[in-house]
Amino acid sequence: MYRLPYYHQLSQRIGATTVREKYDLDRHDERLRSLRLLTLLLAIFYFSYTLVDIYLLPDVTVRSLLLRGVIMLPLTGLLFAYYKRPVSIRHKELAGVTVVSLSAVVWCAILLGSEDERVLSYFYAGLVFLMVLTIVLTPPFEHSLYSSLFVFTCLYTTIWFLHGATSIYVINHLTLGVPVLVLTLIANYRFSAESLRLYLENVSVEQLRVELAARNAELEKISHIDPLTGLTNRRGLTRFADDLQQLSGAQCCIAVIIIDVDHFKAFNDFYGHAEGDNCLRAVANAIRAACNQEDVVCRFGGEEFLILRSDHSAQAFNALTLAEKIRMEVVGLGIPHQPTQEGRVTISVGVFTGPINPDAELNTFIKEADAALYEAKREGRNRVRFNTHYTGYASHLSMLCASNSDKAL
Ligand SMILES: Nc1nc2c(ncn2[C@@H]2O[C@H](COP(=O)(O)OP(=O)(O)OP(=O)(O)O)[C@@H](O)[C@H]2O)c(=O)[nH]1
Repeated sequence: MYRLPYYHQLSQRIGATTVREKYDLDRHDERLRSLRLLTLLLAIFYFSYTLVDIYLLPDVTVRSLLLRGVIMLPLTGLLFAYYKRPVSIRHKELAGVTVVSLSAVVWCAILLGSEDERVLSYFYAGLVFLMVLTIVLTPPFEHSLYSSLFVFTCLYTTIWFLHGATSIYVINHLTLGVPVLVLTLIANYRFSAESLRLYLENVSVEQLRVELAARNAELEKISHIDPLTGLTNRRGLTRFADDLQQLSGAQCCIAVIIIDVDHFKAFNDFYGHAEGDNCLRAVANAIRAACNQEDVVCRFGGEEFLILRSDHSAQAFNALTLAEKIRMEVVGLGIPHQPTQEGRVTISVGVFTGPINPDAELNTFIKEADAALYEAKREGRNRVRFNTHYTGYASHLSMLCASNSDKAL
């Protein structure tokens, strides 16, 4: 069966709901606002036309006052009350067109009571009801169609009973009435279809925007993650570097721990690149497992990892304990490394701790940790070396490092 494009679109689905339901729901408030305003305006017009009735057709004064006052006034009050109910906007619009249609019936009943010859020219005003039901209230097309056909029938039934009406008068009236009916219905259809088209365009733009935002977030996440180990990459680390200054004051100190796999070139040469990748993954997992949730664990370079701590647990002693724990865990992995004296994979670790101040710069801290790492390598690898701005700790920490590296294997 052929369906007008407007209805075809309305019956399509967006997710779990039809376009019609979503359209009614999303545009409820906006449509209700204009419906209320227009109803108020139309009520003012309708009731002030009592004066026109009295002026043009004095013989219907009582009838007009009675019918408008007793029937239409309470109906209008009820209509405004209905607008407040939690029902679909489509029902409220239907209530609106129903009351307007009834007001047309009441108007016809008033004019039927007149024997004044001016009633014939006044009856042309009945076409205003058709305009209201189509292009003024602009309800959904189906409401507009049925209500204006009803009012049209009502007008042209009444017309035969008007005082002094002839067939020529009726034909004259129709020459205006029919085009008004057809053209205003066309205008209503175009308006309804265009409003729906604009709405659907907005919905798809909004959907695209949400999709794009999700993809951007995904890309942003991916661009900060090292694909081999799943750790934060160097780019991700810069984000934390940017936040570092904001931490000054709130958090007392920072620890930077740099970890480097010993003789990794030899490992690669001996076992192959794929085994080298597996080794890096295993070391990365051991590092991540030893750290807190709050620690930033980053793959800093090829076989280099970096841990950033920026809270109370970043104090020198804690940082050094963590570094030592990681070194032991990696040794404990027991990954064979034949070309080396130790026969298994080991790491060297450089630790730096210092206070965070407003001029803090991550690169400076990294350089300090790197210097400690260089010391660890120089002194024979598989050990932890530290660098701190807390001079009071220095001797105690030196002893700790020294004793731990003795227990290395
Ligand atoms: N398998 C694998 N190897 C990598 C990756 N990234 C870097 N490498 C290798 O890591 C090795 C690093 O070698 P070097 O910088 O000479 O360091 P090293 O051999 O560990 O020596 P020391 O650090 O002095 O103990 C190079 O052979 C790189 O090719 C990677 O993603 N996978």
